[in-house]
Amino acid sequence: MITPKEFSKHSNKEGIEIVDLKEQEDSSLIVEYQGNGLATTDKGQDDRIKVQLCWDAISYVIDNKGEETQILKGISGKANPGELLVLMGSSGAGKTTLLNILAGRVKSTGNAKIIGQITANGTSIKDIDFGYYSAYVTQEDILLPNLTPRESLMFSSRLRMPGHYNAHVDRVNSILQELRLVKCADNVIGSITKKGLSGGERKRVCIGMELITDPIVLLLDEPTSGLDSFTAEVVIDLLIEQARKGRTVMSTIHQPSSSIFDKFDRLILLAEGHLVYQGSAKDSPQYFAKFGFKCPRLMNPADYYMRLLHVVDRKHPTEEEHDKIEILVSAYNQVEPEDDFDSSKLEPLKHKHLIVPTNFVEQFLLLFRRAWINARRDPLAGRLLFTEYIMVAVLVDLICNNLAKNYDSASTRTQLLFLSMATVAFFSCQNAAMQFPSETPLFLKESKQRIYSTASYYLSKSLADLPMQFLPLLVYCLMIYWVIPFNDYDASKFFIFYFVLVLLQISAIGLGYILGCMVKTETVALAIVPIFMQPMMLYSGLFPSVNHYPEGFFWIQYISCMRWAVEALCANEYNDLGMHCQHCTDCYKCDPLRDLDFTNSIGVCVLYLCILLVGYRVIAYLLLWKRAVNARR
Ligand SMILES: Nc1ncnc2c1ncn2[C@@H]1O[C@H](COP(=O)(O)OP(=O)(O)OP(=O)(O)O)[C@@H](O)[C@H]1O
Repeated sequence: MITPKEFSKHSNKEGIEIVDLKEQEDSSLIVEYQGNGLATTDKGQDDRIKVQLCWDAISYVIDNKGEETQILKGISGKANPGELLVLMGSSGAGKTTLLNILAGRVKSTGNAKIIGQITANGTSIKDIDFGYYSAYVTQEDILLPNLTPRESLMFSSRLRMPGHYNAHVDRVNSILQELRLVKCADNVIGSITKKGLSGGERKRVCIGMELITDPIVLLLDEPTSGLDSFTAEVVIDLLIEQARKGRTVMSTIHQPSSSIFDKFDRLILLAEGHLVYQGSAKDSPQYFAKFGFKCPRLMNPADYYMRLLHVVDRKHPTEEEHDKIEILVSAYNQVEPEDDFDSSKLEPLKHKHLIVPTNFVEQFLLLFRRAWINARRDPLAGRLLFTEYIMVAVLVDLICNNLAKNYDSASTRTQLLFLSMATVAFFSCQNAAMQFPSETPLFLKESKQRIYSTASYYLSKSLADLPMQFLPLLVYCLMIYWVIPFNDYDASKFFIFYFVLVLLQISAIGLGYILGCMVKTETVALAIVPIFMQPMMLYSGLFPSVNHYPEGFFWIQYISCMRWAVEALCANEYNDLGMHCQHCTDCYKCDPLRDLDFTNSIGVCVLYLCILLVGYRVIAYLLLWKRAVNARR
């Protein structure tokens, strides 16, 4: 395994200046380079540092419209290096809240207050950048589903750590080996909807993503939830291995089997925000037995504690539940705090900032490659989109083909142009809106870790998503254009037709990004797309009835990419087509554009489309940036 020291060795040769990025604005997350060298974290010097994390009288109070709720009630404790400390308690006891506070993921805000002190080797974590020393593995598996474990770890390593390419390869290989992921290293990770790695393998990849930076403190929120007991035991063994390397490992665990429980070094039990036990997991049954709560001989102590500490209605506990918790809390308050760890040899932690080892261009290139691989393997962007377009094209071709070139067929022609436009707008917007919610958790997590800037992420994603969209659209256009046929088989007009639809597609993807940024789940994204698209469609210029609607809504046509696309398509179609009505074969007055009240040239419509395209993208960027800023707070 390449140790941080070796990374440091590579870097020191290059003589790199490290730039403190913490205080810089999001858009300027750039490390300055000296020569062609690499940035360094100089973490190697801390190779043998061990951290004891202590927290004293932690309370967490939420003010909900004047009603105060105390979620954590004066909790003190410590996590020692070399040990696996497990946090247990009934649902809603405050385990995740405590872990999040210790990780610095929850901060005091206007309506939430954290009281108490947290120190690492005696230094308040407020005085150091604790993220430099620690890593947090969330309960949800935050991974890109279309990447393999090797690719995920490699991108994580290259974005977060300095070093030569080969050093990253060695480090990733060593982590894959350590986490026993070699066999599945090159299989696609997958998701709930796409079969890939098993739950245990996915969780190990998540742990690997955090181990890449070689953190000294590893915090995990329910790493075994959703796993069968054997797989859960594999994950716990792995955490114990990490702890034995000198790391401080603390994890919440929901329902451990008895063989898993036997492996815990230390245990913290919470009940209704109170601390009711802290100490050796092995000694815990004897402790509770002293107060009359004896775990039956053949019962798993973890199950017994869950039942013991469970409160049915947390707002209105029964008298029995209330008394039971009170006995346990006051009993624990009498216990002398354990002092079995010699903390005198622990070095005080130095104030070090998380640094970004890549500059904007490197971030962009790495993120573009990552997004491109993810998009290329995404069934939504690939096969499904192709299938959608081909099915619509076949249907249109079957119903309408060989349209006559005369004024009487103009309304059908216009409707077909409208249908082409609406198909592209809907498919593009929907796909983009649905992609964002599944990808934003990783973006927000990495934003929190200040790995890259929002601008580099957004730019890379925007560009990587496009090529996968252009090709299905080209096939769709080719399939309908020549069969209908539009524009009297004019090839040059075909390119304008395709170009307008490409602009519409890019605009609609931007609109999809806006909607995707506003929601958290794919289902909601799917539901809100029509809410935004339908008014835009209504004001696309093809429905004269809108002239009778209240004037207050007319502005919608100016923000509707569909309106300008359809006008450009109609102008492209009817300019110079020389249509005649059946009644006046020689007259050129029958003008569908005049009937539709379309007076703008293709150029003007394209200009409007371009303005909207940029506008949508800027709004989506601002929304994403706001989310990143909030995540960092
Ligand atoms: N920001 C918040 N606003 C309101 N209530 C909150 C907030 N954060 C946590 N809570 C409440 O605090 C309680 C403890 O939440 P927490 O997630 O820490 O529980 P937990 O012990 O991890 O439960 P579980 O095992 O079910 O995940 C819950 O009732 C939760 O609803």
